[in-house]
Amino acid sequence: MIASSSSSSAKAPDFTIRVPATSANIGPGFDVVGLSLSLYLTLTVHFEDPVSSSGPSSAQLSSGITLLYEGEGANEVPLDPYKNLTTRVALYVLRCHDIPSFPLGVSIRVHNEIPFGRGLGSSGAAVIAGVLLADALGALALPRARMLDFALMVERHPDNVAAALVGGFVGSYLRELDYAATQAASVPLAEVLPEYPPDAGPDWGRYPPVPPFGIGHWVQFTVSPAIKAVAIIPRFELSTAKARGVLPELYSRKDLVFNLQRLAVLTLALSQTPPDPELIYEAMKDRVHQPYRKTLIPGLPEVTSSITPETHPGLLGICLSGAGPTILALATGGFERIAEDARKIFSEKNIEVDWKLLDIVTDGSSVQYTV
Ligand SMILES: Nc1ncnc2c1ncn2[C@@H]1O[C@H](COP(=O)(O)OP(=O)(O)OP(=O)(O)O)[C@@H](O)[C@H]1O
Ligand SMILES: N[C@@H](CCO)C(=O)O
Repeated sequence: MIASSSSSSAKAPDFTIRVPATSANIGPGFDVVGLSLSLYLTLTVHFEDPVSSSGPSSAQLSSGITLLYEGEGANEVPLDPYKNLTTRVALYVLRCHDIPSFPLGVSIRVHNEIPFGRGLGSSGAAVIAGVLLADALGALALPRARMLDFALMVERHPDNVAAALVGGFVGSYLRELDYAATQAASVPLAEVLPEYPPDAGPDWGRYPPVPPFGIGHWVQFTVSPAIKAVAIIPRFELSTAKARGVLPELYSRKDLVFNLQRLAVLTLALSQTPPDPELIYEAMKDRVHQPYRKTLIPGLPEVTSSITPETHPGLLGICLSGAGPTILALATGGFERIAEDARKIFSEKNIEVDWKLLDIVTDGSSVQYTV
């Protein structure tokens, strides 16, 4: 594949990157588990004819890439490749492999179905798309574990990115790193993803912070095919940074054990067919993040406590999706009633919601070439 703007005359094949949305935590698994869902971030990457790329537009002159974007976030996402999260991540990964810039004459059409800042893993998907983009543009042939290392230098918690990369119901941990590796993995985000000035000096991009090897590890659990996901999505954004800012540094042993007990049960309970609502409802309760985030999401405790398997047949369990504000209900039926009753509770708090019935997808991210 093309890795620099030089004189290659063969046109590289176009390709499409597809990354699923994810719901992290699933109640007790804060920063540990994620589920991939059937909403997608799709990048269609097209290489201009080599003849036409000899006369690029001014945007191409500075970056080599033209970015077109439609769908969720279109009115707020930066189209400058040096500011856009996906292309910044791609450039970071390329720089770590001694490729200082994008190839010339590349256009990327982005179609995004994942709403921003709602707890459905939009940033994790953008980061994984960036890693896959660099891998393809630079012909890097990175193993998936190495891709995760790069994603973790940006996203820092593994639940969304691991599930977006490999797909399904995924459990992950960060390896305990030695001092040097900890320092390497803890560089400020601004150094990993500087807002590259196109006219930067000769040293620009020469010393990117390369991730240590094997930061993140994952396993894929089985999920019963009977289970669907109802995403109840409030019409406001809540940044993950803000939703992490309200969490305490320390927890009581009682709350820790409460979550560990439930997470252990949940990982197997979701695989059983038919799924057991009584077991799953209890196993999706949490004392580590949801109680603290209720101040940012009016209606959260009411929705999770008043929609139960007894009141709503078909419901299995209900929790905050990621950092919120979306509510995730896992269910085998009764989808509309679950969503509409959640809508009523939110509307009493003056919050409008949209809802979507989603599949749990097992495929993870993909790159497909056009032949
Ligand atoms: N497709 C995208 N392209 C560029 N930037 C994106 C894209 N998707 C998300 N982002 C950036 O990520 C931000 C949202 O990230 P944030 O971590 O706050 O929420 P989230 O990932 O949607 O939710 P959660 O992490 O709780 O699942 C957006 O405001 C935007 O800056
Ligand atoms: N585990 C993360 C997911 C959101 O990125 C959190 O809840 O903050």
